[in-house]
Amino acid sequence: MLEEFKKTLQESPIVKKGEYSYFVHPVSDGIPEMKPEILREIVEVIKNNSDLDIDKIVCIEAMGIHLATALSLETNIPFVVIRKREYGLPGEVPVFQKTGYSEQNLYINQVNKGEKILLIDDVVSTGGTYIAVIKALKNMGVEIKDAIAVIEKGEGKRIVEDETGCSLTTIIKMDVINNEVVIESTIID
Ligand SMILES: O=P(O)(O)OC[C@H]1O[C@H](OP(=O)(O)OP(=O)(O)O)[C@H](O)[C@@H]1O
Ligand code: HPA
Repeated sequence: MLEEFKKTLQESPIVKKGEYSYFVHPVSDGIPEMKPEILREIVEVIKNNSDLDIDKIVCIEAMGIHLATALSLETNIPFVVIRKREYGLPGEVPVFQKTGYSEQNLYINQVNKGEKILLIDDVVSTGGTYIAVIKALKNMGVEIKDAIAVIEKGEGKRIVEDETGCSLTTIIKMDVINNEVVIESTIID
């Protein structure tokens, strides 16, 4: 299991965003094309490793959306998107997101106090995004039953867990070393 996912990850092109070595993969970029069997495997692994007694799946624009969609179709659980666009709806919560190569605001809508959620995104790297989002959701009184980042790049998982006290599940741990993707472990090793 996960063989095709690992193989495609190892073949990822690396591009520079300033000093940051950015891998390009179907899960994180929709480029190259996503093979449906990889998406199916990811959903299967998430189903087997999460508490699905939840009110909704919450994902982060943009590259959490295909993952939340696939999981929602498989589980019949609705999903909501933390957007990069401000709506000004009542109760909207802005969150400042800083990654290794960008910074901007995200906006949380339609996630309510007391709700049980599964949080999903494609990648955790510096941890900046998840730290900001998890802290905001906790402040809102939301119960994060599971937080999942499909790809863990470098030490992102540990950084998020240390900073938020929230455990983070990742499916593949990798890093970019000498301009190549190196797979370090998977959830099923
Ligand atoms: O752990 P971090 O260093 O914060 O990196 C992880 C974040 O970086 C990417 O988001 P990006 O803002 O590039 O958005 P995208 O999903 O639109 O590609 C990715 O989708 C994560 O949200
Ligand atoms: N590639 C794709 N998505 C990402 C990366 C990366 O290197 N870092 C954070 N999100």
